[in-house]
Amino acid sequence: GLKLELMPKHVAVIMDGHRRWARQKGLSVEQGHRAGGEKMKVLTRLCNQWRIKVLTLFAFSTENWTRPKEEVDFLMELFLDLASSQENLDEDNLRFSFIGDKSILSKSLREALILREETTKSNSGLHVMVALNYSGRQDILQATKSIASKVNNGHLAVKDIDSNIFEQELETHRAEFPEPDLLIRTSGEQRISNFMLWQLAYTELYFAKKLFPDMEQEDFIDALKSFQPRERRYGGS
Ligand SMILES: CC(C)CCOP(=O)(O)OP(=O)(O)O
Ligand SMILES: [Mg+2]
Repeated sequence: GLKLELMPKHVAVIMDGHRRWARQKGLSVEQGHRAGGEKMKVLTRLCNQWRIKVLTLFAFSTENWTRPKEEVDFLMELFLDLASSQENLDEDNLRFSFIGDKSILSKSLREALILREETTKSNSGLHVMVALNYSGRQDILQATKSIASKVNNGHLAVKDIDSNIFEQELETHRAEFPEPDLLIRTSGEQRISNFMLWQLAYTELYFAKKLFPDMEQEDFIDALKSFQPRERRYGGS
């Protein structure tokens, strides 16, 4: 069984396979994404119960904008519903953060995300970081620009730039454990897809064949059972 002392501190999930799931069931793409959203709540509750500290969910990447307009509009509506719903928030004492470029999102969605961050920032339960319009490369680039401007205006000396300084500039810096211990990707795809590139340097990878909307508690337990016995060598011995 699972050992509580071997639980990962930070789990990241690439929730993939919503359209294939819908197609297999003869449902609309929108119903596939809605099913994904419901499964996201199940996963969040499980991680909270397992005392996992941070759960980062890849909900929308910068590359997803190339999808049909009606699908993107639907996803944005879905995110707005999820970010503004009062459903079972307090009992789980969840904290929410949103990483990614909010500037091109609608005003109403951007405000809902900021409000949800503000109203939950002191919650001590699971910290759910939702990656929305996120790009691992953009994250590294914006951190680089921020550091360069600090050097430019004399607030930082080049010789003092180290991993710690750099990590403080990444969008994940607010998380108590910014580096994922375990990354789960569903639907059988085995790629990172421009997710958190700096942060995933030593993350254990787990690929599940099931489509995200089909993932059940035992499938997440399988991922944790695969993770727990692994030796984390961090390139060392
Ligand atoms: C927006 C994204 C997280 C949804 C993931 O599922 P998907 O739309 O990529 O579905 P498919 O991989 O089945 O095409
Ligand atoms: Mg996909």
